[in-house]
Amino acid sequence: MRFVKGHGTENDFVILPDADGRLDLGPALVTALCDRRAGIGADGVLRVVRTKLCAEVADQADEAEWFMDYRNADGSIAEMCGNGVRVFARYLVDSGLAGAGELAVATRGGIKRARLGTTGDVSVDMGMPRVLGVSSAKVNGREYQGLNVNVGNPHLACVIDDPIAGLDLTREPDYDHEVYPAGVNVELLNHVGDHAVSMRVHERGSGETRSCGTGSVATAVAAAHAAGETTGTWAVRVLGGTVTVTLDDRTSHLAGPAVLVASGEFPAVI
Ligand SMILES: N[C@@H](CCC[C@H](N)C(=O)O)C(=O)O
Repeated sequence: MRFVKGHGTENDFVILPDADGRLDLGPALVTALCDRRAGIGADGVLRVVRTKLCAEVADQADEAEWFMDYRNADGSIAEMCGNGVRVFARYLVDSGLAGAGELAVATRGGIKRARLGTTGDVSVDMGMPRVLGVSSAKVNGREYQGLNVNVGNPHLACVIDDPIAGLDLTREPDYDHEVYPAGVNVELLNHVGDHAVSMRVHERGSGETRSCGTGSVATAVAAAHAAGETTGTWAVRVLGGTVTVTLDDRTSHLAGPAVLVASGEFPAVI
């Protein structure tokens, strides 16, 4: 099985080219690929398949030739992955499956439009994040309040005073299962400057990761809310670098580096 490895601010992915939809991508294969000792190692898998071959997104086929079939490292399926879309777009262009300029990607969270910049950055229109209320999570015995933000997938973004550098995110935060019956991605953020925040994230299905694109959008929404703003541009510093999130009245944009670092063959049978 051919694979390509890529990352967006160190949120890393195994990319599986599967144009004709022949691959049986079950949880066992995903966890084997993402295993950092016995496999390739990644936070998730991006299967690259023709949209028209996938019933769940076939209605997007007229606008987007390629479907980003995203899986978390534990094999679970998620609706959206912001860094994943950016790396997916980089792969489509670099492999000749799409031309430069704006390109549409089908996702379970609807069509996302990405654009490659001239400096290696990829920016994606993430749609309008939805603020659904407030909730809380317990991390290291401390309860943190945050905003319940849906960016296609569920987030709890908490602006906190405790320094995020001191948090232990090796365990999943305790969260309200009634608010988040399908699980949640939890972001913890500190203000570090004017329209600049630092963020750490515990991702549903992947554990702590070094960046999260949808989580960065939720983070910007929470930072804006705390400042009494609804629009503007935020620098979101994550463990793997910095991404930029712009919020306007209609939508949100996520921009940052997206790179391919390796390719090879993985044994087909697990
Ligand atoms: N890292 C991704 C989000 C991946 C999905 C998430 N773990 C979930 O289950 O919702 C991103 O960059 O957005």
